[in-house]
Amino acid sequence: MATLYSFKNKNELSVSLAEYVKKVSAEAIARHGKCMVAISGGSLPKMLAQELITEEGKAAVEWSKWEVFFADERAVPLDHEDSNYRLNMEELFSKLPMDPSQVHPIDASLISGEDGSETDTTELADAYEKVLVKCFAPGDAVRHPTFDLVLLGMGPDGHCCSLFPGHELLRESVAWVVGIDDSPKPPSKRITLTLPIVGHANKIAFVAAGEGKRDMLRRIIENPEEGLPCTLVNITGGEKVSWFVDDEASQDITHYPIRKELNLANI
Ligand SMILES: O=C(O)[C@H](O)[C@@H](O)[C@H](O)[C@H](O)COP(=O)(O)O
Repeated sequence: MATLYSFKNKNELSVSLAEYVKKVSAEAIARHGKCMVAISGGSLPKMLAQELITEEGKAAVEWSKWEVFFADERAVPLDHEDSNYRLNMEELFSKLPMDPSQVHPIDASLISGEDGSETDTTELADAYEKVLVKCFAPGDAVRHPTFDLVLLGMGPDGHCCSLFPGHELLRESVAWVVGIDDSPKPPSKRITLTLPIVGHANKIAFVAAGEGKRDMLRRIIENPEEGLPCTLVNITGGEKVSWFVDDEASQDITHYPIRKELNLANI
């Protein structure tokens, strides 16, 4: 069962999220010498940056051991305003002691049309899957990449990565990365990790704050029968999943245990 942490405000949420990231990173590096991370876009990079780009945050994590991939990405040029790569670099990774080569973007040469709207998303997804194969499983030795940490936001419709409610891609069980041409949230062309790959990670963290997330968060946590994408990750990932939310977002949750403090021993 996923753990739900709710903090007084966004500031306290960010402080605990940073503690969590530090611990997960240290454990991964102790286990296999690096920390393989998948990250989304939205408000998440800023929430991470608050504590992690400080002098203390820079020193508390072995950033040189991180390899960063995108849980989802829009089919746009890397410098486009919609690019999750651009957002994450600007908000977070360019401010950390990391080499840019540690952050793995989509293959920009496959973006077609000025705004990416002519892109073949299957080709883009396949190319990104090859990047994962190369980084995770030299020689195709493993069936699934196991991310040490997947960091996700929660969309107002209950989507995560670019897995949208009711979409057929939720049933994908073979591919690691898939293309989507009809995303209800613009831009319509994207690529995304699939549900089994997200659920296979060692740790999965969701971040959601503010009143605007209140009703959807309640439905995700308390109405699993709706089968919303975030709920499916909760079910697939089970106890490996932690939710970092603020009290504004969790206010309507009455039938699920809410923890008010991060317990690092339980992670
Ligand atoms: O590319 C995307 O659309 C994002 O990766 C998406 O999955 C995001 O994480 C959620 O929509 C939450 O976004 P907010 O945190 O901004 O609400």
